[in-house]
Amino acid sequence: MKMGTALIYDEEMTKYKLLWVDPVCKIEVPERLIVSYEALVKSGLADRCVSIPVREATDAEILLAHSEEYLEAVKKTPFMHLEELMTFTQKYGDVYFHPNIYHCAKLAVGATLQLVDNVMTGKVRNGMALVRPPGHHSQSSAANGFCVFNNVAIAAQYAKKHHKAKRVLIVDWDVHHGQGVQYCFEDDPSVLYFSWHRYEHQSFWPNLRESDFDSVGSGKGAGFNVNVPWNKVGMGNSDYLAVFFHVLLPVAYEFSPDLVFICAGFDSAIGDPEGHMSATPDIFAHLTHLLMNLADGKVCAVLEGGYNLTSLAQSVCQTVQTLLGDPAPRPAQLGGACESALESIHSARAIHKKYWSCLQHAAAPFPEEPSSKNRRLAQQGGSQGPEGDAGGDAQKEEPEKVEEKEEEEIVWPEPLRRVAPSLRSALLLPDAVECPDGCARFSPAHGPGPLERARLRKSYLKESEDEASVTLLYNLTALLGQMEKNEIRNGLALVPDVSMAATLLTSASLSKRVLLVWMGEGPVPAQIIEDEKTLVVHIDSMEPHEAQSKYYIPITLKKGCGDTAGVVQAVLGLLLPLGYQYEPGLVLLARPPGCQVKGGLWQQLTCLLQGLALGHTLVLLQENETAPVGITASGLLGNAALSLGPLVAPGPEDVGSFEGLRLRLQTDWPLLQTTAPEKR
Ligand SMILES: NCCCNCCCCCS
Ligand SMILES: [Zn+2]
Repeated sequence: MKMGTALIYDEEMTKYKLLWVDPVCKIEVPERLIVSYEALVKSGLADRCVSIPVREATDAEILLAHSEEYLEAVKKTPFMHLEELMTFTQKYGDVYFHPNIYHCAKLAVGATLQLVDNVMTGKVRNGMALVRPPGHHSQSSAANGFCVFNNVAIAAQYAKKHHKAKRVLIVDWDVHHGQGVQYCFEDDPSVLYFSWHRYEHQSFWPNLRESDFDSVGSGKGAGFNVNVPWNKVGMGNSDYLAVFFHVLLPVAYEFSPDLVFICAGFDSAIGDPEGHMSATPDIFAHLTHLLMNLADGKVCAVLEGGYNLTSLAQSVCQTVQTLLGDPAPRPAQLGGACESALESIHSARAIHKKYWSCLQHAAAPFPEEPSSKNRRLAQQGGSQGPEGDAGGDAQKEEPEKVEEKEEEEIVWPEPLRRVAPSLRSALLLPDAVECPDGCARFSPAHGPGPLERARLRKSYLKESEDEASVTLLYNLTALLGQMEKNEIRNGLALVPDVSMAATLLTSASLSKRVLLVWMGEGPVPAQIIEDEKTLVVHIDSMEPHEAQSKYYIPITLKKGCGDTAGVVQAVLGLLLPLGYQYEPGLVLLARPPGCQVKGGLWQQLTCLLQGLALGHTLVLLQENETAPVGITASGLLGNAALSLGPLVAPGPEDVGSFEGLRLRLQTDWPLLQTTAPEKR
């Protein structure tokens, strides 16, 4: 499996800047690239990447997304003097030109294409292009929003044309709507464009009607454009994760791309003068992690915006460190999405329910009047929608600010260092079972003493059990101990009795919270269910034996864990939100005998769960079922799970039971929410 993360950067792209006074453009400075690259060097991350040189894009490549007349016009700018540059700039919005910007814009496109070449030919697994000028606002015949050529749009066309990419996903987490990308792929079903963006009912730049959630693409492209507008500022980590779990990821897994681009703008991070959001830099580690098992891990992150030099540099490092496979940080204490975000999530899911089977039965009916429409009508003095419109926040909103307040200093904690244990994956296997390469067979420093043996035997074994069973239990607790001391990142154990091993580990764990994911036939040992510090999520076909409680959550699938589409939607929409909110110190993934989860999905699950508990995942397999050992080890080693292929619709009755579960649980677990609480 391909490893390696490319980093593409050249300081030539810092050699242009604003040559006159323009309060809108003054934030787009060369230091954006300098501080980002320096942070990568200082943190040692740059050295761990594969350094790939930039190149200039050719005319033909630029023409993949731009008109000839536009390219010809831009070609003239290197020879212009100041007045001519200013006049030329006037033709476009919120952008500036410079004698060297055409050269840098060609390098920004070329850098992105170099990244695509290296990822698509398997020289590296993934990578990041640190470029400026950014690209996602530029259009076929127009520069806009600091952008000259649309780096990612060109690269997506290039990947289709030269690398036979069939389905390309573009995730635009920049705080502005990348309208240039939306326009480019409006009617193209082979490119799924997702963007969230500050919108404030069309009152925020670029103030476009087509940035709202009801722009879904047109013609054959209907459904392949997903907009999530932020109608308030201050969106935080919980809002971002909720959009990933309940909008982007279900659709992305159903789309099953063979290449993923991230329009990695970091003006959506705290402290940014444009975004005014509250999400902290470490959230980009989780957003990146959650995308890394799509497209067999082929992820190309391309820098877009980001104007607070501190949060920009921290966010770039968080992203690259995750691309390199380092353990994810602890997510800052998560709650549910705020009411405004829930409205946006609800609207996006509702408008897309007819295009995506994962939303077919899930998305609640459309709110009576989309709040944005009401607000627009109000602003244009049109008639109000029905009394107390769905917007909810309409009557509460303070009058539009006349101008931005003086920027007060916003501070946030520096992201914690993310230390990768020296040993990544330790396997506890019977001697007869060979250890997959890349892993280490676990053997504790010393064996159990007589007292230890007696205790283990008394607590967990019947008298008859032989010494080998005692040794195995002891080794399990030793492996757990080394994981919880962060000497080992994750592990796998083949055990004679998954229930007994899970019982031992949950009681022996020093973590304040343990997440146990039980994939298949129960019963889950009562001792575990009653254990206050363990959250059990049990996915199975059987009606649960135990009553559901806050810490025992049975998810029923009519066709059982063999139903890949059903399991994927249960994992994305229920298990992951629960896990992120619970914030466990340890994740146990139990595969009881007869588990039906198919190989590729099992690896997806093994990989996705590593976003929790600093990657401390311990997988329990049934001794006589050695088939999953290889793929489990591969996932634990950080190899991207193979793509599942396009997913069919989950069964309506399953989705019905998921929604019922969501409604019952969301008071205790608000990150499960997908709709705003009913208006009183
Ligand atoms: N404060 C509103 C003016 C926005 N000016 C353009 C911003 C372009 C961002 C590119 S990511
Ligand atoms: Zn932006």
